[in-house]
Amino acid sequence: MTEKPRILAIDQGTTSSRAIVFNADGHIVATAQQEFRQSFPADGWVEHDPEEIWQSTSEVCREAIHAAGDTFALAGIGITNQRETTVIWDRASGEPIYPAIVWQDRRTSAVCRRLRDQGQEEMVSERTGLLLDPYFSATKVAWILDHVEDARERAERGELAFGTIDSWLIWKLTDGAVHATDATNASRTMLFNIHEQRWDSDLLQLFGVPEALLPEVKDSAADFGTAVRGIGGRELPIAGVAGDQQAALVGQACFTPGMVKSTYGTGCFALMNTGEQAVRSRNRLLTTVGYRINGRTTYAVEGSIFVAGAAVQWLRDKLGIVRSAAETEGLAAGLESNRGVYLVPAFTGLGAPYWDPDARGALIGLTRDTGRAEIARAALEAVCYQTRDLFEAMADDAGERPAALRVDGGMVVNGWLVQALADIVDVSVERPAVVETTALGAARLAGLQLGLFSRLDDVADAWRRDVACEPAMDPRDRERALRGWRAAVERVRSERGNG
Ligand SMILES: Nc1ncnc2c1ncn2[C@@H]1O[C@H](COP(=O)(O)OP(=O)(O)O)[C@@H](O)[C@H]1O
Ligand SMILES: O=P(O)(O)OC[C@H](O)CO
Repeated sequence: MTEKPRILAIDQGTTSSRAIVFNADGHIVATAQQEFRQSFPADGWVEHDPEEIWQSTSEVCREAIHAAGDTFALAGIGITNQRETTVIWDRASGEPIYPAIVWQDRRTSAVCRRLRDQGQEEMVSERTGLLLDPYFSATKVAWILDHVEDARERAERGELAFGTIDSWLIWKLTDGAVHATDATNASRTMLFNIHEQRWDSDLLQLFGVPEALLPEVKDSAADFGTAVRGIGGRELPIAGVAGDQQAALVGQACFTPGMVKSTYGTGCFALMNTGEQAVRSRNRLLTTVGYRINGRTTYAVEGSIFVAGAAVQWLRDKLGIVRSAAETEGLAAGLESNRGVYLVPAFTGLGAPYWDPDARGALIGLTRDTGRAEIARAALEAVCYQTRDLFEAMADDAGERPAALRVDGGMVVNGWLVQALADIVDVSVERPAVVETTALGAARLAGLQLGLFSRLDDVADAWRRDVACEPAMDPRDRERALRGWRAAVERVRSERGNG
């Protein structure tokens, strides 16, 4: 019997590059991962070396293909990536003119503040669904053009190319033949009009970005050219591309308006499908492209929590109160309540719905009895309270409470956390059998383009649940806990918080 075709999914993340070979049923056949260097050249700056991103990506691709045992059954490639991170390269030599400026980088804060003060945020938000924040690519692109000698002139002459990491990888894989991105990645640049699905000339002018730099914007399931380099001498079509959080929405099969997925890694990103309507959030959530297939755009609202698993890393690496992240589970489960202890992990400010860059973290409610168990539990509970904040914001924007929350990411191996999410958010929480939903989403998009699936419904039918948790907390206890959380958040907020 000939094997059904497989897909190679590339998941190029903030801290590591991964490649996963999936079979047509969405099961993992082989996987490879490599971390790469993070540079922090100045306060608030975060950079990556684009060549290292490419090298690590091509190495994990070759490793995963090798580990899968054969290459003949591979039908194509899906790419998913850390979003917003900005690369500019020379079209002739293929060499980056500056390191990649990472989404976390805050160097353009002052530019954003100035544009906000000039009253530009309403126009930018209305067209892009985003907020005037250094998080997004536009001001990073302008920064590179203004700080690298001759860059602006070369960009205007069409000698340079800009791309988010998907575009950079497509360019490298196709050996410079294709300069393209997909609509989900474009929607994170702050240069893309999400309603008209095109680069917006007013935004290009506002941010000082020449049009000649920009990639072609395609559907998320489309022909992105043929990979001819970096995958061990074979040629494969690149057929699916999406930003990592949108890819997770697809991998979690959240195809109906009101369906929500939440990914718990270093940070947490929750997206709710809003269908063909670009819903403008009343709660300072972002409006973004969920996916674009056959020219039809499905939108989503998105909320981000900057610190989720990172708080657990902090317990381990800075406080030293756990030896491993997994230890938090037993510690939290060993207590009958949080004993009034709250951690607000605003280490880098608070994200949605507060958007308070100057808030800082706090541990509140300590007594002589407080020990490492209370602190570990508070770190896990903080993830739940923040998810509840996002969920309520989404429910308000949608006009009704979503029926369930589909979760994934490195933290959800923690069974206590998954039940606590159900208890505190007060909703059914579902964990899928394949928790690598980001890579799976990229594989599904490629599978659609290559005819492994004919419709999204087929992808939805293939989604399998592993664990479902129902809320089991006494509503009075929940209310008490939420009151404690809100009081703790109030104590850390700065005057500049605008949420
Ligand atoms: N059992 C666990 N309980 C709580 N947190 C965990 C557990 N296992 C891993 N984590 C956290 O999950 C995060 C890793 O998840 P992952 O999805 O790999 O992150 P990313 O893709 O952002 O690098 C880490 O921050 C780690 O602290
Ligand atoms: O690389 P991750 O998984 O931390 O995701 C980063 C996001 O895409 C940033 O918007």
